[in-house]
Amino acid sequence: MADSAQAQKLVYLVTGGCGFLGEHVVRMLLQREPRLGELRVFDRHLGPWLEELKTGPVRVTAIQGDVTQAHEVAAAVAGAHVVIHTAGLVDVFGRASPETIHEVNVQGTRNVIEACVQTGTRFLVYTSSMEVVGPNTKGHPFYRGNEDTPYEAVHRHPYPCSKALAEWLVLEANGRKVRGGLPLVTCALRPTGIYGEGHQIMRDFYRQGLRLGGWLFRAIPASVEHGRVYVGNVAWMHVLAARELEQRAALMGGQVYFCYDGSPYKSYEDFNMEFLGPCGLRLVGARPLLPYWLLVFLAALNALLQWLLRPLVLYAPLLNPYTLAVANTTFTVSTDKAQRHFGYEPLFSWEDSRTRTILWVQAATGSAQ
Ligand SMILES: NC(=O)c1ccc[n+]([C@@H]2O[C@H](COP(=O)([O-])OP(=O)(O)OC[C@H]3O[C@@H](n4cnc5c(N)ncnc54)[C@H](O)[C@@H]3O)[C@@H](O)[C@H]2O)c1
Ligand SMILES: CC(C)CCC[C@@H](C)[C@H]1CC[C@H]2[C@@H]3[C@H](O)C=C4C[C@@H](O)CC[C@]4(C)[C@H]3CC[C@]12C
Repeated sequence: MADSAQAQKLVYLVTGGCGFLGEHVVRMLLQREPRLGELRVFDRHLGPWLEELKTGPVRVTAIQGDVTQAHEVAAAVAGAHVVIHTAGLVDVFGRASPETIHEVNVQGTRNVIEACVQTGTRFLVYTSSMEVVGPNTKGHPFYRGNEDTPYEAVHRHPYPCSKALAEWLVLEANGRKVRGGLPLVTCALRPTGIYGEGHQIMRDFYRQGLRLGGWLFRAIPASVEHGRVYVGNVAWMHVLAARELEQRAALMGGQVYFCYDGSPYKSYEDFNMEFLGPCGLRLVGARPLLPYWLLVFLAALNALLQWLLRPLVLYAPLLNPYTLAVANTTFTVSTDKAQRHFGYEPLFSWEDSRTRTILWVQAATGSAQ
């Protein structure tokens, strides 16, 4: 990747490449990374859409594997120049056990780092999360903060705990000597709530609204800002960060970057209505229809039911004490660190992001009705 070898073709590996974000990263690399020679897509569940990519000019290698299996990860990483590690178990609903979340998110990340060190891969971009910072369990607002804004990060839920630990492992590994003696260069990207084509929770809200005759009922005050970022821009930020890591190793190595774009600051529900409104849904109430104490009670009841029913059936509703706290605590970012460090500018405007997402909701739900 030195100047003299500008034309060198590179091997990229994307873990979790068949997930919501991973698919966008894979497609973005194919569209926007001119030095891409081979693209390895590693995931526990491979998507059928990968087949169509195999007919293009870049070699696309689909690898079914599990990040918790060190030997599978090492085999996939061997010979790769760059790893984008986006695989993770995203679970804030209590579907998976805390042990499984830790195993995938923390041990899986450890396996990726060790594979880079052992096989000589030098560049690693990790998909972290805003939840590494917050919202914290005390409900402190993080209002349009940046990477240096002081905030009391307190993690109790297994998912943010696992993301925080994994991010720390990645940053700490920056500078470790990889096979061949050169230093590993790492950075972590922290998306806020990602939306866009493929966002399952958005689709779930749409279906729920349809079941309720086209109405959704406000639960969270409109004044609570929740950070959101378009999936295409998150993918683009990954591609740029991976591309620039070598040339800007001293600046970017060991750094964290929030993922941001021009998406407006709104509450979680008002933001969703930007897409669900044009699809025919209406959000009822200028204020929450239920008092907050009742939501807290219902969330606690859901948690209790989940615990009681666990031996019999998996009960994992959207509302639980943790999701209520996240939705009900202002957490938004305002930063230009990625722009200053590696020239990131959003590829998609807010209007584009909105239109693409609306079209996806319409198409995805149209076929599912
Ligand atoms: N969705 C969001 O709003 C959001 C926000 C911030 C950060 N993130 C992070 O972005 C990453 C991708 O999230 P997503 O929303 O696309 O989730 P996703 O569930 O759609 O994608 C995760 C992918 O990882 C794969 N995977 C899970 N366990 C694996 C294992 N053991 N081995 C190999 N592959 C495995 C899954 O099969 C899936 O394809 C995650 O690391 C997540 O923590 C997501
Ligand atoms: C209280 C109810 C009415 C609404 C419940 C909404 C709830 C399911 C939503 C609200 C906020 C969402 C999280 C947020 O966008 C950011 C992330 C970070 C990411 O790393 C994983 C996904 C997650 C936790 C979103 C999950 C769904 C949440 C909690």
